[in-house]
Amino acid sequence: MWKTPVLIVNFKLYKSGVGEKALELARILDKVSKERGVSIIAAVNTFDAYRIKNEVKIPVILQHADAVEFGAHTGRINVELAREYNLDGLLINHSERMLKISDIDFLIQKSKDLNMVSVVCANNSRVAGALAFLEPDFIAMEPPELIGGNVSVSTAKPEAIVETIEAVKSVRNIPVLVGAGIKNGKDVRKAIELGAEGVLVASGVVKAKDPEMALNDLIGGMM
Ligand SMILES: O=C(CO)COP(=O)(O)O
Repeated sequence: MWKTPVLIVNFKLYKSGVGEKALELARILDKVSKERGVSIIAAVNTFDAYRIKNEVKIPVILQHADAVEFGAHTGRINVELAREYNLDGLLINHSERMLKISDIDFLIQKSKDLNMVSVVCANNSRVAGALAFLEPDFIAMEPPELIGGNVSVSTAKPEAIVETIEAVKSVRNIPVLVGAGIKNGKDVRKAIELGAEGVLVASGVVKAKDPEMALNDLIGGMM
């Protein structure tokens, strides 16, 4: 398991987060993680995952996997395959890739069986509390309406962070991450002060003019 606080960078399908650019960005994450001694995790698309995994030391996770075993499934990817390519874990149920509860359960259990880290996303505190019963390694709460914007979850919805932590911890002691609109160290610090054990960031790093500078600013809020 990763040392907290953690910073997960979700590359999504941004043009600046795929192909050569993804590799370049992953190398920056790797460098900053080493320099600053903090856990940075790259959540990358399936095409780029294998190559990136072979080029960096930081954990590399998939943004999604399907709840299927090996077999007759067209256009799908499963957890076993991610394991075979040495990936470290999975984002599960991101609000841009929501799943039904039985699939979320399948993916968490499969990750456990294969020693991979599961980060399950929730769109609000109630869902986060419910997902705690499935015992993922991390729960990440991201209000969908704030994703990709310039107002962070820590600024717009501090109460949602507190409620999420309460809801999750009343079920099980699972670390809670938060994300959406996080752009700088101040946003991160506030989230951590409210009890979050890390953050998820996408556009603030992937679309930044200078991703290294953006990362160093974000990490300032974790220290
Ligand atoms: O969805 C997110 C991370 O998974 C957050 O996205 P933004 O950082 O762009 O708001």
